[in-house]
Amino acid sequence: MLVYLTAECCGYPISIFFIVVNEFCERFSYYGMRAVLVLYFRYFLLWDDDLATSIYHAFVALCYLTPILGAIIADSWLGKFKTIIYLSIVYAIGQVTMAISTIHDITDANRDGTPDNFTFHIALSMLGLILIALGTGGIKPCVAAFGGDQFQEHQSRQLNTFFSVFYLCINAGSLLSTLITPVLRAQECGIHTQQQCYPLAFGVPAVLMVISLVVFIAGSGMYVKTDPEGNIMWSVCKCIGFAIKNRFRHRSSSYPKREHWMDWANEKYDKLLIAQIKMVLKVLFLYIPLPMFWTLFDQKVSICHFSGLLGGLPDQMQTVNPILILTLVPIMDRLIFPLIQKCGLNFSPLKRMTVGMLFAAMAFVSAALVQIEIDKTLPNFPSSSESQLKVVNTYSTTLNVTISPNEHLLIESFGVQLHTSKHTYSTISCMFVNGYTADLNITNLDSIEPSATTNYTLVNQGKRDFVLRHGEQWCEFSRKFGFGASYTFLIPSTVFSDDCESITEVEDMKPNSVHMALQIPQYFLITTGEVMFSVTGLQFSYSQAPKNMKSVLQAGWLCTNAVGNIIVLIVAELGKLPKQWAEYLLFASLLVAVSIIFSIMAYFYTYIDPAEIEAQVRKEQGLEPEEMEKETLEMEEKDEDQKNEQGVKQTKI
Ligand SMILES: C[C@H](N)C(=O)N1CCC[C@H]1C(=O)O
Repeated sequence: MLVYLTAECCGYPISIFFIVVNEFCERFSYYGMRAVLVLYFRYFLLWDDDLATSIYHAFVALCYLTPILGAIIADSWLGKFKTIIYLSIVYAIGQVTMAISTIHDITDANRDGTPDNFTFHIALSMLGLILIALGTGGIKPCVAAFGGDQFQEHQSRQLNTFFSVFYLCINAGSLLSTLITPVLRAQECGIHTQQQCYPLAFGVPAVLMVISLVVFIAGSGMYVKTDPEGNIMWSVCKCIGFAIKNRFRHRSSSYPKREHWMDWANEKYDKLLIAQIKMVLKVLFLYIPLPMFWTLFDQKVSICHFSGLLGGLPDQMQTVNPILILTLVPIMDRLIFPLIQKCGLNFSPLKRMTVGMLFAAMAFVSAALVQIEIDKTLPNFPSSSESQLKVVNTYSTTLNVTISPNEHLLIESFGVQLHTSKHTYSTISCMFVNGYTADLNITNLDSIEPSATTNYTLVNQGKRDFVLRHGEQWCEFSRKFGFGASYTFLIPSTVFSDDCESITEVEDMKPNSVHMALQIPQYFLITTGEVMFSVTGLQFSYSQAPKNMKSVLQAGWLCTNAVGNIIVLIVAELGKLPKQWAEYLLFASLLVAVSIIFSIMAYFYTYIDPAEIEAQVRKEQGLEPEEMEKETLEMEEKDEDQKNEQGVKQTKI
């Protein structure tokens, strides 16, 4: 048996330091890139909102599916250490490819500031994203499990703390990168023309990934490295296949029943392997309902209301979640959980996860209540059988307009009338209406011809100044904008003679009067849910996995996240309910239903100590650990030989 003597600091193996720093840099790289990804799709590749969001979610789903591949490579072939190194290299190459794909000058032959060959940029960025997904997903189950492997048996308390610290590092990386990369993107850079600096916003995460790799390699001498025990995943598949086949062959009631269907592999496979497969399958079965949590988590409740109210860059709004994680993880670990324990309550991991799901459901109920309040402040939008018509009178006196046989609108000079009708009219909407007799230039807008209108232009909340120009003439005016409001400005022909005084402001949509504080509970609830669910899930997946399948079970845990993202994609395709609050309530109800199912499954789950079970099986077989490993390999070889000699083998009971 191998005994490692590891250097310790305050009861923790020193090697852990390299692993958590590596995780911090890797998550900085991943979340930093993700923070600007949709913006890159929308404003660089000029994709529409639907396509950009779909590709984004597909990418996230892929990032959480590839852990299966990483886990198989690690547990069956290379071991965790080498897998992390090789896949980190793939990851770094992906980040660099992605950064290169955002350099507009590469294909901007006519130097107009926009790329001329979009196919090139799309192909390169997709290649980059696939490599990133392969890298980030591939190393993720290995890094967490490799971290856990550094602890000795007597360090079980430290092991639990490690997973919390690991989660803190994930979120510290996420927080910093989501603050920094949007600022980098907002800079201007370029060789021929100055554009939004996507190469910097994607380049810095690429550098962080290289640093992450260097830090990991730097700790090389201190790690506990366990080599894979042969091709374990292949053995697992063969063992499961044999158990199913054997059960089917002996389906007659004359054969005695066995305790577990995997026991039908007893004739041919090692008892230890069967025991290990049982442990893994039991946990994977428990994970079936869990994707629903991630479906809600990834919907990011009412992020848009928040972004406007806080006045930050929209892509920086993703920082609210990691900030709360950094606050809540220590509070939960040091205060809430010990307090619950002191009260004599058994708040076991699976109970925590169930409560975590209920918190997420409450977040959505809270979002629904806020949405109902917001809806009260919104104008009545036309239903599917209605349309809205806006008529602007730029004539000097009141006008009487007849729209359909019997409907009349009276519109004052320079007034606007919004009219909802049961018939189909085209909607006319505008931000500025030019009633001046010649072209006008308005700050940040293209020039408007006489009697023409601009499209609605997004402006930041607060006081904004506008300058109107025509040749040598100009005047200035300012207005205060409330979040969520929309306005139309009517510019009369006298605009320059009265120094912009006569510009009329029409409020098409009232500013959002729902107080920002109402949005806080939903963020708080969903993040509390995440701490109980996700941090516990990470620890649980490690503690319940047999020694040789730690990465596999981590990958199974991460897959719940992938499936959650796939459900988000499907829901987006299926369409939305007419009322946003109803959709939030539907999701909340689904999660409550799922948590009830999960709590029933959890009730029947018995917590195990894999090391103890493994030792017990070995004892039953009267084998020392090394002999055991030798026997497993011998059985593998025997199995292969038999297959070659006989083809199908007849089993005896
Ligand atoms: C940023 C999140 N708070 C978070 O830490 N995660 C979301 C998915 C799992 C986890 C991560 O590993 O990134």
